[in-house]
Amino acid sequence: MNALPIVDHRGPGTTETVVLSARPEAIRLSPADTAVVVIDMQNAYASEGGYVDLAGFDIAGAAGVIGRIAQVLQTARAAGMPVIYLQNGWDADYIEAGTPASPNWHKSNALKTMRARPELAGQLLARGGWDYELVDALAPQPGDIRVHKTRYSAFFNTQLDSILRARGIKTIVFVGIASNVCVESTLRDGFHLEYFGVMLEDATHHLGPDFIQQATVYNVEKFFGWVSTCADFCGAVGQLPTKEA
Ligand SMILES: C/C(=C/NC(N)=O)C(=O)O
Repeated sequence: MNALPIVDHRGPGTTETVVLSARPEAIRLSPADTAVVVIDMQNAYASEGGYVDLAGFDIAGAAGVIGRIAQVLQTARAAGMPVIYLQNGWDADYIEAGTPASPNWHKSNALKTMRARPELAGQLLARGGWDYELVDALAPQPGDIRVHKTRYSAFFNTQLDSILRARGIKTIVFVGIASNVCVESTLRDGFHLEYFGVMLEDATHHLGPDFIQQATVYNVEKFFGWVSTCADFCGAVGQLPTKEA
């Protein structure tokens, strides 16, 4: 009798797992079903002279976050975990931003800043411009995936859900800016789509007063997912066998 091939949808590395210290409970991770999602680490959100800096938010914490995210991504790639970058913004003509019929037109601080300062028109969060680009220190590596988004949640009107499901991903490790806007929006939507969301709190930065970061951490820990740190992630995932690039 011919031996028929076995369909195995779980992919390589399924049996390799580590336990990540997290709050409110530790969580088991496998590179076979975990991805790191990097939210909007663009000049707009993390560089001096970028959109949120020009809009008056404090981005002093961004530099440290960039360095810690770089370590997380290096560790994830070595373990064979997919790395998915989100980039927030719109086309150069701002068609995707919407008209006054969209709440985005009224609430987006990038659009408001450009309306208040016409000399910035066309510069903030426009695809093709410096503001939209990822910060140099976090340049994507071969095999990483980039996804464009036009609203705060990375699941809304994007391919993210398909990309994750096509790889059998169940757990998403979140890093990026801003904790209380696009990170939290995406983690919440992920929860409703049955993803396990883990936020690395020191690889995120908030927009607004410090209590805002605490509020997001509280929400994630209590209601929507798990909270861990870069050191715990790198310590745990760094124990996994290194995959070929
Ligand atoms: C306020 C804001 C946040 N974005 C983010 N990446 O969290 C924006 O895009 O205007």
